[in-house]
Amino acid sequence: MLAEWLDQSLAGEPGAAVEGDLPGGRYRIPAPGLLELLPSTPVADAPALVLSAGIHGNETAPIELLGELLAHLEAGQLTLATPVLVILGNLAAIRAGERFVATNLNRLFRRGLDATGDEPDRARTLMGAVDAFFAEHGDRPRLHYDLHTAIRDSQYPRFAVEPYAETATRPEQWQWLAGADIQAVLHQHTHSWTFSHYSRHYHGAQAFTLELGRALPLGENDLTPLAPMERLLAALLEGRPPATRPAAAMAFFRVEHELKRASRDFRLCFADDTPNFTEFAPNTLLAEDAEAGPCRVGETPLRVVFPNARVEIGARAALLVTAVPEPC
Ligand SMILES: O=C(O)CCC(=O)N[C@@H](CCC(=O)O)C(=O)O
Ligand SMILES: [Zn+2]
Repeated sequence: MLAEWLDQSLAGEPGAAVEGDLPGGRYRIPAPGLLELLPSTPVADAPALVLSAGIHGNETAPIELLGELLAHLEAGQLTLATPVLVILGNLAAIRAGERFVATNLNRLFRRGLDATGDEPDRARTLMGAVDAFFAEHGDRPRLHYDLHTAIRDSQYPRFAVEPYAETATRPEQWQWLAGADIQAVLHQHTHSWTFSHYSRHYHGAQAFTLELGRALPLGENDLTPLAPMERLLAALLEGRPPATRPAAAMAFFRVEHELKRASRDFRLCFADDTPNFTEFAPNTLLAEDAEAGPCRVGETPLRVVFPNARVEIGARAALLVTAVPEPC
């Protein structure tokens, strides 16, 4: 049934049953692309876990990864021990194989709350689902991994984006992520409208956007490099302590500046296929914009993450980041 939920969600077919049994618990399908898993014998203090994928429709490796975990649960190879909310984000965009249909869903979490359209509607549905899930399991710690893949290559193919928060991330998270072979962490410098920020800021969850390699079409992903991440998620589903490594196994970065596209006449001054985290020397011209003027590196070298000149006007065209010694 769980594998069918995934297939039916992707195919846009309504599932037959909205709730039922699974080995070790029950499942519920509150809305298309949402799946709640409830254990019959929950482990005390295991985090209530939100796992989301497909917030961008062309980022498919995490969808396949969740499919494997659901198949293992269904086959009884994993025993559910904590409540889990599995989310397929932008269903229409996943079906189209596009990042989004009309606008970027991952900029709509508590932004434009009155906006109309499929993506604003979906953001409201997802926020409602997370609100209800965390409220229902309010006695547990809260954890949300929002699983993505990046448009281009990266000097660190697997990295976490830590949304801005006034409170520090729990140290065990760094150890779990390092244990799952996450290679770098990027601390956001300010509040944002992303799904992981929503869970962190409004629900006090430990929450991250996890970039798990490059975006490829469904069926073309090599999940081998994600085996340690799959083991982390499996441990969490089973309420077991995950494998750990020292946080220092990862490189840490901080966003210094968000480069925004201000006008139609905007260009990035480096090759389109420049890998994430590429460093540029002081005074390098990074972008030209008819409205905002040129953007140059200052006195300290800067690395570029998520460069994209084709974003909507007013949206982020790149993050400019520097290395920091340790979690901050
Ligand atoms: O590869 C890219 O350029 C974009 C990858 C991506 O979708 N990244 C997320 C990061 C979200 C965050 O800042 O937490 C996004 O842009 O939504
Ligand atoms: Zn993404």
